[in-house]
Amino acid sequence: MTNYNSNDNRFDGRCFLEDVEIKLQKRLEEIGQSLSDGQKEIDNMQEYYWENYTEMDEYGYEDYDNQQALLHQVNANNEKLQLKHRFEKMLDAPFFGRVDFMYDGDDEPEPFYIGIGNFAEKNGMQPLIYDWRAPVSSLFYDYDKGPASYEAPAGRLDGEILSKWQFKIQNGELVYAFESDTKIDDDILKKELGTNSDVKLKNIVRTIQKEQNAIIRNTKDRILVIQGAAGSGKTSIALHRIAYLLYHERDTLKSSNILILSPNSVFADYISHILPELGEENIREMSFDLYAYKELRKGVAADCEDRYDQLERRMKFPDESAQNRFDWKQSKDFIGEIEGFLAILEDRLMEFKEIEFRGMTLTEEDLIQLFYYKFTETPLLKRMDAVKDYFIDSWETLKGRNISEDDQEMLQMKFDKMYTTKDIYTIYNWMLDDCGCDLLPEVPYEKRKLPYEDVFPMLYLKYRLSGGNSTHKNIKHLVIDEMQDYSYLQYTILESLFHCRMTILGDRAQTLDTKQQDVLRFLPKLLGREIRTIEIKKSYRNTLEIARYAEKVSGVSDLELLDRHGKEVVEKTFNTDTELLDELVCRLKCPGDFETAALITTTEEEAFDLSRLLKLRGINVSYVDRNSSAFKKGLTVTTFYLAKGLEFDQVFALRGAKENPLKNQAEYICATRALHELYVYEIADSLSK
Ligand SMILES: Nc1ncnc2c1ncn2[C@@H]1O[C@H](COP(=O)(O)OP(=O)(O)OP(=O)(O)O)[C@@H](O)[C@H]1O
Repeated sequence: MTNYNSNDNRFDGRCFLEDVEIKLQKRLEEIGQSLSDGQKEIDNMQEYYWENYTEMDEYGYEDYDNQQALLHQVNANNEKLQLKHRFEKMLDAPFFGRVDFMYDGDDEPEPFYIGIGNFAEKNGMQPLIYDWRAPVSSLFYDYDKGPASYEAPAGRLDGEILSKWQFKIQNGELVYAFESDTKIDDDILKKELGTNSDVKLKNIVRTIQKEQNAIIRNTKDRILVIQGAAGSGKTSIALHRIAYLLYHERDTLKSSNILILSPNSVFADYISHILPELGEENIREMSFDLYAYKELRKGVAADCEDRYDQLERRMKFPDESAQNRFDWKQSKDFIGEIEGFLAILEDRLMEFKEIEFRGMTLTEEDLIQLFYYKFTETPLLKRMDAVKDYFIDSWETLKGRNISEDDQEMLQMKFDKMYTTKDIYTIYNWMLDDCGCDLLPEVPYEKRKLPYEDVFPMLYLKYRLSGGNSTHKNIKHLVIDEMQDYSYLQYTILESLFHCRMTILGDRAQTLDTKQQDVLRFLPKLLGREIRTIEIKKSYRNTLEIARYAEKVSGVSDLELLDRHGKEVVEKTFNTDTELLDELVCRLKCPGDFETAALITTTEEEAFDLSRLLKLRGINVSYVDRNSSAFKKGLTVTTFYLAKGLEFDQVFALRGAKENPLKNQAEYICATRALHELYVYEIADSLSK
């Protein structure tokens, strides 16, 4: 290991830093000037337009040309603005690594400095700093000193790494520099992980590990599934992978082509700044539950039970038969039931009646012929529309005139009447009846509230009867986080909605289900052969003491843990709520150097009660529930299912009731949220009782 020493003349990082900062400043000034020139140009164009638009040619050519020129100038300015933001960020820390690489056949090594973005003195000149996503930068992540190679656009380039440096630069000042080998990578990694957590997930470009890098840079596999223990960096990797793909496929992939399915708004906010920090635009995020509720609100049911209500009910009133019914309704077997039902539905649903309209007739036989043979590919509830359109087309062609709007409406009604019902809710009830299940209440749309167990089966039925939603056609990459929390049925629906590349990640031990479902078993069959599964066993977040404790709770024991030490985990049982509060208040009044702490409970009621009681004792608390959209520094009080994916410096976990079927998962999730300190508390007489 070589530390930075200003007398060491082999090291020129500091001179290079000074030089780069001057050049960055200069480019920023140039960009600033060009931005203001561009803005003047935009203002002039707009002024010209407003002064002259009444005199522009009647066909709109001049108007069109003007709009195009304006759009072009606005886009150019946006690009410059993005560049400006990147260079401003780089001014703070222009680079974090350097590789001295000697190409085979050369006798001088070439130094490559690596940072969060490319930087050259002028456009088109050789970069002084390479983007961490550039091909040559893979040398930094994948190799130590010795023979190495990288894939350049023109093919593989071989050579030897003579030295590799890692830097920490803050506010433009060099904090440290190491000439590194693998061991030092570990030291720097531990240093990074030893720092306090933030309310936002950090970018890890300085310390991406080799196995993580292989996933980030994987462009071969259409569907990549990552199973990894808590804290193994899955979410970080997925987001860095998106940044990598946006950089490498910038001609064909835009941020608007990417969608993240995330569990809730707090998590969405937590991950929201990584991409902007890496110089990319933020990407869209959506909760699959909210999406389903929205889809069903279009004509099926006015309201749906929230997933978290179902979860809370399951924890408070464990009921095995209700759980088995829930599991069955989300399973492959239930899809089989729906398909079986659909196969014979037509006879029950349709009552064909002859149509006669101003000299043209469609007999029952004609209708049957069209319905069963001509439009067989059209979904059942849309098929009569296809027959109606066909009839109208034929009539208009024959008569040489159009059918009036009133007549079209009347015809629509006649064709619709051939369905016994078009109400998907009613049809779903027929199916429940056939399966011997309890029926949903027969009430009008406004009064319908779907139990959570029926939300996705109903959505499946809706799509099978009326066709899927095609608004996601522009999505070219789907990221699914917390993959273990999606059922077979949900994946089936996702597969029908998205025909794109996917990055799917999760941890089977963190399931919100009573049984661990191994999605890895059915995903390859469901999503096709172009799927690659990678398991990561190294965990980064927790100290060794916390990680060992979590291993004990989950029964997962084959993890590779980082040798970062901290305080032993404290386990304590209290006789009363008051004793617990006394202890919490005492600890929270001297929080140490930590930035974030969390009191994590099993149920919403416990979280709510404790946050209220702590507030009464003068503790500053932010209570996070399902409607929250972010968490703040300081103490957060929340449930384990909302804390999923997040991390805190210090965690106080409140063990749930013994009879809670999700007790173990809850404890594992709570424990693995803690970076530095973990306290596991239990009350003999639980608050929620
Ligand atoms: N290579 C790395 N360098 C520095 N920090 C890392 C690295 N990999 C992971 N981390 C850190 O480890 C922590 C866990 O990462 P992340 O949240 O991405 O893991 P995860 O597998 O999604 O966790 P969970 O399943 O528990 O939500 C974060 O603080 C992240 O910054």
